[in-house]
Amino acid sequence: MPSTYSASYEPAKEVPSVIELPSVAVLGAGAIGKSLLKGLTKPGVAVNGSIYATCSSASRAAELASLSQVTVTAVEDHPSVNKDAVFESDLVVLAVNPEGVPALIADVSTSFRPGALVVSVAAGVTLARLKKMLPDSVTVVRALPNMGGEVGCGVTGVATNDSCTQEDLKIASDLFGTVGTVVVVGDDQLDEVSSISGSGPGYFYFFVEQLTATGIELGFSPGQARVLAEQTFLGSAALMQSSGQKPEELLRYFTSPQGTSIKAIEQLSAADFKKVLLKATAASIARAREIAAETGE
Ligand SMILES: NC(=O)C1=CN([C@@H]2O[C@H](COP(=O)(O)OP(=O)(O)OC[C@H]3O[C@@H](n4cnc5c(N)ncnc54)[C@H](O)[C@@H]3O)[C@@H](O)[C@H]2O)C=CC1
Ligand SMILES: O=C(O)[C@@H]1CCC=N1
Repeated sequence: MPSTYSASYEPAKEVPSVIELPSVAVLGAGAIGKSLLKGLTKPGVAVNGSIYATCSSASRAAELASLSQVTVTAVEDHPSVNKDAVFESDLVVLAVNPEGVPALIADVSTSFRPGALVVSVAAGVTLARLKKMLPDSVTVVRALPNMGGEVGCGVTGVATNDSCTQEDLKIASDLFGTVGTVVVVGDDQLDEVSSISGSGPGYFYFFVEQLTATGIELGFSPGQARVLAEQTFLGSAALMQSSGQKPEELLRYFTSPQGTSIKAIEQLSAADFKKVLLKATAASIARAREIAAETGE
């Protein structure tokens, strides 16, 4: 990756008023695809041309029909819709599940506009593999977003390869900048990004669920335990954001040496919580490597 690329990219600060993007096709409007469509149709985002979205079923297309400015079509209704959308677009987002990527690219490969930018969000499908499957006339970027994008608070790792220009990186960064913050990483780091921020929302919900279950064991009703746990996590995240302080600073500030919290934190530390997280992320990374093998790395 050229050394001139910044380590992180924050379009919200660098582009004060309008993020401009070219005509776009989101192939596979599931959870991630829909969050990107919400970003693309926000005020302050100008797409110079059409926004196409495709999905498998007519029922999913009906669910997305209320997205203004977006033409959503199901493969079930129009089998050629992926090809048609690609033909009309300068930016193509591959947002189907990893195992569907090879067949999708095979289906649309003759329809790309020369110079089109293809962005894949598929976990585990490597840039090298994508490049091999795609025609030489297009450029490919790989990204690993997360579900925070649904509420405009996502974080996405973006990686390019040698054939990408600064302009390609800017377009990809602006695309994910519509739904949150972007971190530019090496193309060998995306499985690790996936294990931290891609899967991170799952870890968070797991912690909330576990603290709720603990509250129930301590004698609270399920409703009470849920409010106590959920509101605690929401309040703590909001405080970290509004104060701008680091988690370790907040931890020190709110954990008095003679108090109760420190006793609980000592137990978490003694259980080697970091080791647990290392094992969890290692398992996520291993699965991404398996997906790479399954999709023909
Ligand atoms: N969900 C997450 O938190 C993250 C997901 N990803 C990646 O994003 C991709 C999508 O994930 P999700 O949105 O969670 O999955 P999803 O299952 O919600 O969405 C995939 C969508 O693609 C549609 N689809 C399948 N084949 C199609 C075809 N040939 N043409 C058009 N549409 C087709 C499906 O009907 C479905 O609606 C995956 O590759 C995943 O690895 C990456 C980072 C985070
Ligand atoms: O669970 C998954 O496979 C996707 C990719 C990263 C987060 N969610």
